Amino acid sequence: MSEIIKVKNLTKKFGKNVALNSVNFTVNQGDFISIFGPNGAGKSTLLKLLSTQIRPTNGDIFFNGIKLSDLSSDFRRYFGVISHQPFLYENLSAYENLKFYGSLYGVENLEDRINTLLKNVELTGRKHDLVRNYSRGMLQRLSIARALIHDPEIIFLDEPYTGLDQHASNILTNILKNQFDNNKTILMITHNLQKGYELATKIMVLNKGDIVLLEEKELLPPSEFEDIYLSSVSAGVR
Ligand SMILES: Nc1ncnc2c1ncn2[C@@H]1O[C@H](COP(=O)(O)OP(=O)(O)OP(=O)(O)O)[C@@H](O)[C@H]1O
Repeated sequence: MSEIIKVKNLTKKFGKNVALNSVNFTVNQGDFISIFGPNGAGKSTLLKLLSTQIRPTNGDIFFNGIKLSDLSSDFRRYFGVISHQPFLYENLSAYENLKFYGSLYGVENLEDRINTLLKNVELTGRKHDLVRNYSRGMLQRLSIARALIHDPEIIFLDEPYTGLDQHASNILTNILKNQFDNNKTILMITHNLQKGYELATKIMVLNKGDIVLLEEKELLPPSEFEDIYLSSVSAGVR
């Protein structure tokens, strides 16, 4: 298995507040890591560091063995980020939004890719509607398609199930299973214990900026996971 991400002594401080406290771990290609932890544990900070939205205070991140600081900005095409922000233009249609993002990334066979993604998120019939007329569920589904337009190798998700309606939730689960089957690497923050455990190959629990658990799911029965998670939640809120 090839090591796609390596994190060494990664630390992020906001003033005196240590959001992430010198963490070390590796991610192999094809891993699906679900990240759990109480509020303020450092989960979003970790994903923002990995997806280069913020810079570390100390420590290093390596992608495919190359230090982040030595990579050109072009490597961002290997990431897809699904978070609370949809990053969509409301005065453009779904098709135009995907065309815009796809062109930015220089996606080949863009028309086919757009059509496939719109089909996967069940928006084909609304392809030419302006996004400002979309319902919340439709927006959520389109933002999933937007994050995947360039077929990223690594997908970062920050609580993607929060606020999703059942339809969008089922679509997201199918898409994540499909991405996993295609050997994509997935790191997902979630408060949904059942969904996160079900989908993952590895489980991470953060607490007060430390990794208190990183284990293969196969080696971690659900009851043991729940015990560790619950004790971190009761001890963890800052
Ligand atoms: N931009 C920021 N400025 C100052 N402090 C921040 C900033 N972002 C995060 N923090 C602090 O860093 C710590 C970790 O926050 P983070 O958002 O990573 O936690 P989290 O585990 O994602 O929590 P939640 O589940 O509530 O989203 C918290 O104490 C938070 O207040």
